[in-house]
Amino acid sequence: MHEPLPKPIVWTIASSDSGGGAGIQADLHTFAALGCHGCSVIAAVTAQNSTEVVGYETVSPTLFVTQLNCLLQDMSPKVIKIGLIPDAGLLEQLAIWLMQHKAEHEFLLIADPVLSSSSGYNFISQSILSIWRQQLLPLLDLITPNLPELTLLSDMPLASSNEQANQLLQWGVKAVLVKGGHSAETDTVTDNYFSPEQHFSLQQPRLNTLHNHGTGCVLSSAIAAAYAFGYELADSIIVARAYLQQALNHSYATGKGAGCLQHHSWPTKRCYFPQLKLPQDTQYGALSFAGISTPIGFYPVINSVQWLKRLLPLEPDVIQLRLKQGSPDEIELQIAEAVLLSRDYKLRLFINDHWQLAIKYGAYGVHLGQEDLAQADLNAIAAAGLRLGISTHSYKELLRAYQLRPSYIALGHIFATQTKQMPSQPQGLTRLKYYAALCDDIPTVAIGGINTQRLEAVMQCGVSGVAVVSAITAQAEPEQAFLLLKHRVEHYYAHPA
Ligand SMILES: Cc1ncc(COP(=O)(O)OP(=O)(O)O)c(N)n1
Ligand SMILES: Cc1ncsc1CCOP(=O)(O)O
Repeated sequence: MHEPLPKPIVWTIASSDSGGGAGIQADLHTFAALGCHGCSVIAAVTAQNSTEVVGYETVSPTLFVTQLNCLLQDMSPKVIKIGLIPDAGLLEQLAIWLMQHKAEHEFLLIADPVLSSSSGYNFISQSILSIWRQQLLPLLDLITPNLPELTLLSDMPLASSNEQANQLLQWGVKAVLVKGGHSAETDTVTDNYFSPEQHFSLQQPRLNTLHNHGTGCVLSSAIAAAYAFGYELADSIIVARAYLQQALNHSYATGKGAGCLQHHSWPTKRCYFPQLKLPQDTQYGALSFAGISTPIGFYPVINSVQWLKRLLPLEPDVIQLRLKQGSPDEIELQIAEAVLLSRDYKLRLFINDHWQLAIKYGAYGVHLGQEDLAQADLNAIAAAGLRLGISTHSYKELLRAYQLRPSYIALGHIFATQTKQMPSQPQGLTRLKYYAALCDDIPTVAIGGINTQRLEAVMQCGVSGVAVVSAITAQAEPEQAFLLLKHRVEHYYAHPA
C-alpha cells in the first residue's frame, strides 16, 4: 500500500452558519472540494436560515485562542482565511496572535471582511472597523471586500473604488481584490485586483440566480485552497473565480430565500473562467492569426542553421529556430538561410523572438515569449499571414495568450530543464492537464524537460504538440533520438491512448 499524498492544510477563522451555505460550513466545503484539508477556528455561532440571521453568540476569548494554539502545535497551515469575526475583543486577540506567529510559520493570510450578511444583518461597530484598519490590514496578504465593505473599510464614501483600494494598500495590506457583484453592471461582474506591483480585472457573465448565499466565503476560501497547492496569488484568484462561477451555475434552493452554491471540484471548463483585462492589452482589437495546417505533433527546437541542416534529411515536419547568440547580421543571415531551406524541404519553420526578420523572409511562423509579446507588433505578424505561438507559464499568462487567439499556445516548463534558466517553477503534469483542457479550440504544445521516458505521460495530458531541445541536441546520437521521438509522437497521435 502506498501512502496517500499529504493534503495541504488550510484554516478558516470565521463563524458558523446554521443554514450551511456560508461561513465555516462553506469554507470547509470549498477546501475539501479543491483537495485541501480544512481546519476551523470558530469565533461565533450564528442562528440563520435562507432568509434571515436571527442572532449569534461569540465563543469565549479563552476558547478562541485555545483553538488557534492547539491547531498550530500540530496542524500548521499553508494559508489562513479569515471570515466573520463579529466581536472587537476577539478580532483584536486574533490580530495579536497573528502578529506573534505569522513570521515564524510563514502562512499566507487572506481576509474576507464580512461586515454584514447578504440578508442585511449588521455585524459592524466603529471599534471593529478600527481594528481592521489599524491592526489587521498590515498583516494581510490579500483582502477581498465587496463594494460596500470597501467603502466602509476605507472610510472614503465619496471616492472611487480605485482610490478606496489604494487607501487599504496604504494602510499596509499587500493586495486588494475588489469584488464587483454589487456594481451596477447588469450583464457582467468585474473583480479588480490591486497591488503595488500589478493591476488586473477579471470579468465574467453575471449569473442571475437568487441562490447566491455564501459567494464571498467561497471565493476567498477557494483562493486560499489554490494558493495552498502552490499557485501564485493571481492564479489562485483566477482558479477561485472559476470555482465560484461553476458553483453558482449549479446553485440550489434550500429554503424560502437565497439558496446555496453547489460545490464541485477543480474547475477545468473554459466557460467558467473569466476574461482577463490588462491595461496593456487595450491596443489590440480582434486579431486573426493564420491557423496551423495539420497538428504540430513533434516539435524540435534548435539553436543554429547547422542543426537544421543536420536534421532536414530526417524529414522534420515542424521546427523552431531559437537563436540566442550572434550579431544582428549573423542572426539575419541564419534566418534568411533557414527560411530558404525550409521551403525546399516543405518544413514548417517557426522563428523564435525575431519577428521582424520572420516577416521579412516569410517564415511559416513566429514564437514569442511573454516579454517579446510586449514589444512585438502583433497586428503586423497577423497581417503578414504568419502563425503565432506564445509561451505561457501560469493560468494568468494562459488566459492572456488565449484571448489573443494565437495559432498555438506553449505550456511550460513542465519538468526541470537544463536548457534555460526559468524564473518560474516547473508546472508538472496535473497543471499541464488543466491548462490543455482550457485550450480546447487552440492547439497546445508542452515544453521543458521532456524526454523519451516522459513523452507518453505528457501527451496523455491532452496537448497537441511536444517541443524538445536537449532530448535531441544533447544526446550522443541526435539523429537516432530524433527518429525515436518522432516515431513515438506520430504513433501516439495516430492511436491516442
Ligand atoms: C514551443 C516553445 N515554447 C516555449 C518557448 C520559450 O520561448 P520564450 O518564452 O520566448 O523563451 P526563449 O525561447 O526566448 O528563451 C519556445 N522557444 N518554444
Ligand atoms: C526554451 C524553453 N522554454 C521553456 S523550457 C525551455 C527549454 C526546453 O528545453 P529542454 O527540452 O532541453 O528541457
